[in-house]
Amino acid sequence: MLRVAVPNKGSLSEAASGMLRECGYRQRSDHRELVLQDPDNGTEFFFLRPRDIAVYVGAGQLDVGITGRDLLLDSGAPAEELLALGFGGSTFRYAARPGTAAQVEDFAGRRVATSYPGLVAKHLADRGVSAEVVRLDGAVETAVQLGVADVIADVVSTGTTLRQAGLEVVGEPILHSEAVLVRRTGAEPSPAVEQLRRRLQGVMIARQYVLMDYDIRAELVDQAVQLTPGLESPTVSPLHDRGWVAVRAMVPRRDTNRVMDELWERGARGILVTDISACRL
Ligand SMILES: Nc1ncnc2c1ncn2[C@@H]1O[C@H](COP(=O)(O)OP(=O)(O)OP(=O)(O)O)[C@@H](O)[C@H]1O
Ligand SMILES: O=P(O)(O)OC[C@H]1O[C@H](OP(=O)(O)OP(=O)(O)O)[C@H](O)[C@@H]1O
Ligand SMILES: [Mg+2]
Repeated sequence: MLRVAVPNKGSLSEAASGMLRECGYRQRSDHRELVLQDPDNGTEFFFLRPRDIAVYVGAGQLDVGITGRDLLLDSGAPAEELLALGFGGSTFRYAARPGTAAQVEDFAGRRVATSYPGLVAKHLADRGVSAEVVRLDGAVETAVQLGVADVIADVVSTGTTLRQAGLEVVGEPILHSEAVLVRRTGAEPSPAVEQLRRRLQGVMIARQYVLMDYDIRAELVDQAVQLTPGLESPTVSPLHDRGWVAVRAMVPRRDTNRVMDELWERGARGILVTDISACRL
């Protein structure tokens, strides 16, 4: 039985369960359920705090889990990224009152509040900056106003929380984070884990790409397929009308309308776009 950890609440929870559902797994309907069997897929799901997931996986109690890259690194657990999942994106950054610090080196001798002490202590140590790390559970933006810290290090998504607290970012992001599938460092690859990884990758590709079909005069096809090279090579099929061919290729979803406009200008007609609901490549 494959044992998988899934965030039980917080920013990553719904998107993680939604993605697993798209992969054909059972997911809970009641938020209080903490363990769920999916016998059809030989899988058992454990709904845990996202911060704890790398710890369970690193200790070998669970085979894989979904958590944030920032939480994985902060945990210091012997777990590693198997696949980035394309949701739950954020940056992790330092912030301070305007004019009080311009770069990380300015934090020397100051207090840095964070709920990611492992990540921050390592980042400061790697740069040879000696600062005091103050561990808080959340809402760290308020720590400067209340005099508990001079600087904070936290997840920044829209930046609204920072602005409202009168803080501004300092230096480059410490980290770009997103949801990731993790396993114990160096764990032997197993067929069950590989199958889950392939399913997740299939859903990601199905989300990122559309299928584009169009007809074009045979002598123009070489130019047209430069716009739609597909992942490997587009399918080109003859049409009954011998002067024309039909082309089918995967196109990045965000490029859909630009590619359609450019294809039209190069003489393509009958351009159709279809969602991909699942794939294995
Ligand atoms: N806007 C956001 N706010 C907070 N976390 C976010 C955001 N966007 C993505 N994330 C990611 O979600 C994860 C944090 O999850 P979560 O919010 O559940 O943790 P938490 O703040 O410790 O828990 P909670 O706020 O529920 O007590 C991190 O990997 C973080 O990068
Ligand atoms: O840049 P923004 O879009 O404003 O988002 C970032 C904020 O969201 C998170 O807080 P959360 O709501 O999870 O509360 P917490 O601090 O108690 O974890 C994070 O810790 C920041 O405070
Ligand atoms: Mg939070």
